[in-house]
Amino acid sequence: MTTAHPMPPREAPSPAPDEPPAPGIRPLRALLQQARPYRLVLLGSLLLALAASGCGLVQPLVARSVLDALADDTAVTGALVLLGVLVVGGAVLTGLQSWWQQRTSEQVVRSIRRDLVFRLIRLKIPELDRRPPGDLVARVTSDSALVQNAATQGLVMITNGLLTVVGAIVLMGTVHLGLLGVTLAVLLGTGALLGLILPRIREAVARAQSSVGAIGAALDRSLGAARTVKANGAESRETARAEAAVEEAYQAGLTGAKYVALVQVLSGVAIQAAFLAVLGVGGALVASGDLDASQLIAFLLYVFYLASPIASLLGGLGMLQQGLGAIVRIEQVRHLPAEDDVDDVADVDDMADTDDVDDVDLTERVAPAPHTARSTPAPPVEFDGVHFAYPGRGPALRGISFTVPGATRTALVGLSGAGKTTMFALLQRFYEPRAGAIRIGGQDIARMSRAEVRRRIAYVEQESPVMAGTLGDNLRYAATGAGEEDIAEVLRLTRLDSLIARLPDGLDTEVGNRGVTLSGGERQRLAIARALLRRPEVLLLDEATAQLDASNEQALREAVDQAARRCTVILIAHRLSTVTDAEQIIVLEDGGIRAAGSHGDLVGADTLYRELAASQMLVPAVDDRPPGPDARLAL
Ligand SMILES: Nc1ncnc2c1ncn2[C@@H]1O[C@H](COP(=O)(O)OP(=O)(O)OP(=O)(O)O)[C@@H](O)[C@H]1O
Repeated sequence: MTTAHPMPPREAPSPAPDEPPAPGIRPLRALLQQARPYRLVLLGSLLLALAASGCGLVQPLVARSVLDALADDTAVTGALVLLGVLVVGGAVLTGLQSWWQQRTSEQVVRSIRRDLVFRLIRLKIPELDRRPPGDLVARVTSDSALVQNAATQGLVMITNGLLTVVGAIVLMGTVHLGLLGVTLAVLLGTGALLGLILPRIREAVARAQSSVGAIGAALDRSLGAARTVKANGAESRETARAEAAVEEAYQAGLTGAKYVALVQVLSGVAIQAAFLAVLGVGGALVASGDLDASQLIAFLLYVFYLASPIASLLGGLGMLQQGLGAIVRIEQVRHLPAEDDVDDVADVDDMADTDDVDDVDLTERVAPAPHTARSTPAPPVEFDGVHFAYPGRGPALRGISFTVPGATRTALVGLSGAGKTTMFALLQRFYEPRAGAIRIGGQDIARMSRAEVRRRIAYVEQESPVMAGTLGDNLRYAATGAGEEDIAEVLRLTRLDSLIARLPDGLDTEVGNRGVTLSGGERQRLAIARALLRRPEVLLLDEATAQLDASNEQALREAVDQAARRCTVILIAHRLSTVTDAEQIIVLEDGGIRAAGSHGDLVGADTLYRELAASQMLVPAVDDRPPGPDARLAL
């Protein structure tokens, strides 16, 4: 029975769970961290790239020796063979390096996506409450691809380009220092301009990616409520909403593309300008006899040769900027508070640091508990001075205290918005109370892992969500090891057996997206069957029979009565007829307990309860009392 013992608010045991941490994300560091597990592979890729570049780098020298040999009329065969080997060898090494690098980049994106999927599925409910799923999905699918290229190909291109440019500069210095000075002057002038352009690419990419997220969010909203959209003729409005994000992504993409093109133009111009400058100065030197023609040709070949590593360097820097724009959005998700106690395995942070990424098997982390018969008695459930407020809202629960004895039924009734569903959410640790404690079997749930709390509870939500898949998949969702007999029993109890018998594929029938091929009542019965199959210690039913016809509702009541013999049942009901025989009824109003007792007690003792009962024809209307406001009775 209820113990009306309001308690003074107690300090919450942990910091407010809804406060996002101030992450102070450092994009470059975060990006390098993604590449860290693959450093050896990337080094291999770099060495292959350098070897390929080396083959190219010495070609001008060999070409020069061929020219010198021809001029001196000495043998050229050896030099020609070497040139051939360098050309073919360089091409083979380039191919190998490309495959090696692509493979690594696929591994990087796989690792990022696995990590994000792992975290997103475990995000705390308050985080999920305020983030559109479409935007979160875009981070896994689209942002990860940008980081993939930056963390592998981009880094290799930058390092390779840089080393090759330095190597070429050293070799050019050995040919002629004066001409090297001319070349560097031209290149450094262009480099200064590039320093201004590259950060713009990053900004444009960040803007484009956040618009891609907005497209996902807009579509998620429209497709998730497709029937509402169509029924209200809101197709144009929904299209316009998504199109605005599409346009923004286009504009940002265009800006980024302009800057990338400008970088390419500048790198081309830099090489041409360096070539012309060297040709002019070098030609004058050859004319004055201060330089050999072969020296000038070798130097010019180096200048042309520089085009490739410079393009590689700039391409890599462009990719890096794109990756830096996208990694921020990925890091934002990685810094969101996740439930780290819902699996039997180590902390979620292990995931990002995994070196041997190939060996990570996520299915091991998420294996559901096996279906076993429970022998422990049904535990009592106790709310003890519980206070709670949703972020940015006023109090939703104000000092709730009551006890549900084990193996009994307690009903929560009250006007819409009184806080009934919120109590269920706290009981499953979707949110943490601001003060007070909730106990199951005398144990404070704040001191139990979430996995443990949720293992003991089965919850039938207000909307009875059914997941895409087969009827059987949905039924066994939380009780994978359930036997045929158990399944047959819950199907009979929930009267789903006749539906299954009618369907040609029986339990293998696909239910469609969110169970769209089932009726509302069938979905509700399926959700109840799923909950019963778990054999929970505590069964929470939120308006679980609201969509059932009278005959099915009666059957379900009997099923719940039967379940109550072996588990503690708390049910939320607007239709009081479904709870009149509950051992205890709690009447909630504005987040507080207004009255508690049996149906008989409350009809006599509580005016609100009596009004509710009278409005549902459970008791005669009381004429000598002014009727309550209509809105209060609109349940
Ligand atoms: N995720 C949320 N974020 C912010 N406020 C919320 C959230 N969920 C519910 N609320 C608010 O908290 C209050 C209690 O809601 P709750 O769903 O617990 O009421 P309820 O008694 O179950 O109502 P109903 O009978 O209509 O289902 C309401 O004012 C509601 O608007």
